[in-house]
Amino acid sequence: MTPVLEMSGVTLRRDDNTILRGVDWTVDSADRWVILGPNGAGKTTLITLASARMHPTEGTVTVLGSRLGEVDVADLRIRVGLSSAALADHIPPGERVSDVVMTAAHGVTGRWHEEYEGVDEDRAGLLLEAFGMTAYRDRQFWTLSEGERKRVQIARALMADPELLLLDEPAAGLDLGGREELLGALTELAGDRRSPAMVMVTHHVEEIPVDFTHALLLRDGQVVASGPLGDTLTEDNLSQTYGMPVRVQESAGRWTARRAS
Ligand SMILES: Nc1ncnc2c1ncn2[C@@H]1O[C@H](COP(=O)(O)OP(=O)(O)OP(=O)(O)O)[C@@H](O)[C@H]1O
Repeated sequence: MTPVLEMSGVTLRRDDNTILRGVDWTVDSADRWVILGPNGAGKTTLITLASARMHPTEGTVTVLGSRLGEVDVADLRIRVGLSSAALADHIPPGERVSDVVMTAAHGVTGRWHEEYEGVDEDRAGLLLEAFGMTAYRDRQFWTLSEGERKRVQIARALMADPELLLLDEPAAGLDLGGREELLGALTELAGDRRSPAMVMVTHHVEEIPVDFTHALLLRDGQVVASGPLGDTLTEDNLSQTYGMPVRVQESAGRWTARRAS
């Protein structure tokens, strides 16, 4: 299998703060990873590095075969699909939903003077359909509910047919029905062999889609454990990650966790 992402000895510092320390991590093309860890563990920072939007202070990050610092990251960023709150903040509020998706073809977040072709319109339409958002295509992005926005953001992340798909808390803020619908769509995506490698950050093991294959647990910027999902999501590893005794259960590919009494 071909690695789409390789991190070796990655440390990231900002001012006096060491956000990531000595991270080693490899994502292969067929992998579907979940990243878990407490608030401030460094999950979003790890995703930001993986999307070529930041450079490590020490160590190497290789995205789709190109080592950061040695390549034009603008080209690389288009090949990596990213859905994150930070990116959504850059979407002009009045942007049409279909344009929110389509503009990803040029790696921009607001329609300006770029040239789009019929094939771009068609792809954006198909992606909106796949996420049940066809009826919303002409709405302004800001008028959507949180759950609707999340679906549009994932459709957007897939627009440029990425080789690596990064989803930062895609189910945050969704109600039970919205979460389950989104997980259904992500499960379908994860189970499709044509889909890109996937990495999803979440706070809750309940949000891990069926068919995800690997997990990376982060605490204070350091990897507590990483590897195949079943081997990694153990009570010992989760207890160490969250600093409290955790009871975890798996049933038919879905996970639940709570504090052990
Ligand atoms: N530019 C920065 N300068 C200084 N510290 C930063 C910077 N960006 C992030 N941090 C700090 O790095 C740590 C990790 O942040 P990050 O957003 O990666 O964590 P996270 O695991 O995604 O957290 P959460 O679950 O709360 O979203 C936090 O303590 C944060 O305050």
